[in-house]
Amino acid sequence: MPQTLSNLLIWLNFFRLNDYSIQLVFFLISINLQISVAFLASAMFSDVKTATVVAYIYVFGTGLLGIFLFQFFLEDPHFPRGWIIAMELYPGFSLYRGLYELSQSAFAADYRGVNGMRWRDFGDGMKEVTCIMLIEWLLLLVSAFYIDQITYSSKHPLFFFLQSPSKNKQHHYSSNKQISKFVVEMEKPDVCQEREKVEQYLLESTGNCAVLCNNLKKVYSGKDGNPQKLAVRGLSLALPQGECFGMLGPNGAGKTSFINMMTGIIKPSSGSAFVQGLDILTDMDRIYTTIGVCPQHDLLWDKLSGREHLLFYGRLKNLKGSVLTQAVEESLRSVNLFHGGNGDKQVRRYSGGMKRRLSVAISLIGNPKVVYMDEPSTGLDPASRKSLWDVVKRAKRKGAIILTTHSMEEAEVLCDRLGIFVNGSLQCIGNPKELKGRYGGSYVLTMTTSKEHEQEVEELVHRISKNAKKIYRTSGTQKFELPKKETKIAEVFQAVEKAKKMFPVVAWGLADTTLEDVFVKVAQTS
Ligand SMILES: Nc1ncnc2c1ncn2[C@@H]1O[C@H](COP(=O)(O)OP(=O)(O)OP(=O)(O)O)[C@@H](O)[C@H]1O
Repeated sequence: MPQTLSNLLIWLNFFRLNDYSIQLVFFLISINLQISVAFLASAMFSDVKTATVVAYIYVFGTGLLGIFLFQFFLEDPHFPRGWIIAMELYPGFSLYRGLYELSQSAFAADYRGVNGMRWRDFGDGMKEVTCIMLIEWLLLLVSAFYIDQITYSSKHPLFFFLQSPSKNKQHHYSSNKQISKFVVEMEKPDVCQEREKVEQYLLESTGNCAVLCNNLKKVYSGKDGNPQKLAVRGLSLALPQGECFGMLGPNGAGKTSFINMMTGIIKPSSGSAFVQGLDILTDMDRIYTTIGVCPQHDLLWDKLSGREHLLFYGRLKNLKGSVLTQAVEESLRSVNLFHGGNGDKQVRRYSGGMKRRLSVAISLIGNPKVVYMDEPSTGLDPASRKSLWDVVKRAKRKGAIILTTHSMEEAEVLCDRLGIFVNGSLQCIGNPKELKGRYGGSYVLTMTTSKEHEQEVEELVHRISKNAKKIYRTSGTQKFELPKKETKIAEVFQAVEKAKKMFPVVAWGLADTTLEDVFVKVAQTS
């Protein structure tokens, strides 16, 4: 006698005596009905834990009600048939009814030593319940699709009667003009200029921007007594094709909220945005075919290998056959996951850095026109970071990139333009050189001497530049900001040489403003 669990199940009379094809049809319809129910129910949940709890209650509750209630009604000849049919409209009870009929047949067959249910004696109860499940499966599938379209894709409730606006809407931004003539808060000239550029694109309707955001806002409603949170306060941004835009900002500035709005994960509270001329509010389905996303936290399946992930996402991007295979190989090579069989290892065996590199490769497969990368190099060692930068540089030639990062070095190496985002709004925008010129009009002189010579160093610095400002001092080490307008580098060198003759100088250095200085300044003054 076979002892494995599957064999024991197979040898159950229920499975053994009833016709296999009847069981196949019944379970196939039933499983598909349950999947349709799950699709439909998913529209009602936003939290996985709640959905899991409700699903358990549904399964166990139905089982208990089936045994202790529904079965009594089935076996009671006086119970109205109409009520039984009404109860079978509930998918849990229709499954129970089918199982009940099959088990009754198997039980009787075993008792009499004959075959169980066959197509020729497919009883009324079984016919009734199979028809109900079949019709319900199709109806629920259509309903789930409809609800998904009007809730997640924000389509009009009568979208199937209306002509699809998306075909006409490409590059016609004026149909959705929410041009902000009144900007309540005082904005910096560069941010204002960007807003005007966006408004111009919207008016002209001829914009050829990869990404265009007009006064985009996100307000999270307050929960559990917390006040509502204005995460993005009216962002206007025009990103041309082929540009890499870096979004810098302290933690909680609203960078991820912006990316989540642009990728359809959350809905904007107001404002509009277009990706390749397609509206994020109405054309997200089409936008998905042209964008790539590397989210802040890796969304990978532990059981799949890197190659399988890339094959999956490549297919979603409509790649097929040899083109797909080649794209996957190239992707694996580009992020250093090809050699040593790493591409074929399950993702659960990957290190954090390997997962990150795979997420970047996924975002770039299929040559998307716009790529969003939320802190792509987090957790990478310096060598991997450098090779990732090469990948991003190559990707820049094929499409626009929006990248958030906390690494100023990364921003400087990769980005054509940068925006510093603080407390939900853009504080400055421009290329790294411009920003350093605008916000860092000073040199930083650092000098280390013994403590008793600090005063002399200070006097020396003020002789080079009257308006020099001490920004840091600790046990002999002092840091001064010297306005560039009144500082000659040659004079600094001469002064240091003079100082060295008067007292011992342990170390000194003169540096130009770094992007980090700009970031700190903008973040502090906003
Ligand atoms: N679902 C949410 N509900 C309420 N508030 C939220 C929600 N998500 C984000 N926030 C708040 O919105 C603000 C912006 O968050 P966001 O994650 O966009 O910032 P970030 O710039 O990406 O930060 P980091 O650099 O740390 O990733 C934060 O104050 C955050 O607490």
